[in-house]
Amino acid sequence: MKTIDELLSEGVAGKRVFVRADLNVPLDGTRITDDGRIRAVLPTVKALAEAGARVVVASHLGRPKGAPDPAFSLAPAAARLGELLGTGVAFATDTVGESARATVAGLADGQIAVVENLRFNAGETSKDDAERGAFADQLAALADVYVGDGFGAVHRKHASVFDLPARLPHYAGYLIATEVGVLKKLTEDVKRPYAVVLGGAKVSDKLAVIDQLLGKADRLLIGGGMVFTFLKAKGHEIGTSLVQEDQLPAVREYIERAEKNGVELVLPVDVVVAPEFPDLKTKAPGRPSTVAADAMPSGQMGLDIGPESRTLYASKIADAATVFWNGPMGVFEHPDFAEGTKAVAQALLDSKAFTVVGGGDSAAAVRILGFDENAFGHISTGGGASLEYLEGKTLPGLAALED
Ligand SMILES: Nc1ncnc2c1ncn2[C@@H]1O[C@H](COP(=O)(O)OP(=O)(O)O)[C@@H](O)[C@H]1O
Ligand SMILES: O=C(OP(=O)(O)O)[C@H](O)COP(=O)(O)O
Repeated sequence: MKTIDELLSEGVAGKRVFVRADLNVPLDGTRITDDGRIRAVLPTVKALAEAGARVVVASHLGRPKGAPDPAFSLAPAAARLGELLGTGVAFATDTVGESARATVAGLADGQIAVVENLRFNAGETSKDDAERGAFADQLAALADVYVGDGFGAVHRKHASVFDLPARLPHYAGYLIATEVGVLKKLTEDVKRPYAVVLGGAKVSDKLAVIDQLLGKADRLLIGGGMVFTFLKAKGHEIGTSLVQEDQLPAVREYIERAEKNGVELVLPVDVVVAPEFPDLKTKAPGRPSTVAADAMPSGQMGLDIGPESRTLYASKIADAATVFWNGPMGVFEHPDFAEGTKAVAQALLDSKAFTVVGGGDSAAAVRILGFDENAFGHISTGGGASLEYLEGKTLPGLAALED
């Protein structure tokens, strides 16, 4: 894999460099609640601009449905990038259309533009190679060189991640190089006991990862929205909680295999429930109550792990030598459901383990809840990406950067 340093030594002055970043930041309306992913790409963008490149930054944000949707505009992220760089950043109101072409054509050496959300175009995420390829051709027309630095999206076989680098000379940016460096060590020489803590809301993606983790981790602690598919698989009531019905048979098999392989599969013993999903905007009282995990009332939704579970999880983290954590333990954005996530973050800090926290929301949670991000071993910008890397999978966005 060629790195950006090689590109810089070859010279980039006057070249249009396409930087595929992951600026998928959490938003409250148009307010960015955590800008960690924007800060993470600054070294790459700065180095290119200082070397005289005409920098075109592109990213997805959220999961719009292949067409423009103002709620998912990258404009706030572009503005924040400009603030952090202390320079003007141009913004194109489309991704490959007239606005993008004119904005890129207007760049002088050393200037930076951000184009609108890649996922406003159906070709970006299409499963059809030709459709993705056609969109990649349009992206390629905007640039001379490709720099991959959106680590959080390297597990996606998307046009800007996988197809575009095949069309341009390609290099890995500083963020990808750093992320891969740390995670590689975890796959090659992991100190045991190795505990993996899994939570969050992208349940279908993450349940699939457990298949491989059962052969790698010594302990698997389950929290967040994942919990309820496990509880249901064990025959318990889960009320209106998140559930992945189609994966119930797979989860039953995981439970059996964990026992057979001697992997400790830790599930909550109590959960915090509420009548409905909380209002994250007003933060109106969430009406939480704590119930035993095997006695959830039918009309209620599970939104956090309970106090006994927090103590249990902390004890399983305390004597681990390596801990990888992806996915908040509950709906941490609301104070009534943040305690489980806080407890796990604190347990990581209290343990002597090498700790890696991965994922846009997990990293944001750590910072928003007031923890010192430098106190963790590594904070990865990618959740699904780091999990799939640790699984040993070939990630499309990394494979595409190979020579
Ligand atoms: N029990 C739950 N029910 C619904 N959503 C949940 C639950 N627990 C956590 N979440 C949500 O999961 C989201 C983060 O999930 P995810 O995107 O998978 O994490 P990451 O970005 O760290 O990989 C948060 O917005 C949080 O509110
Ligand atoms: O937020 C992301 O992943 P993560 O939640 O696994 O950290 C990335 O930006 C990828 O987004 P996606 O899961 O919508 O493809």
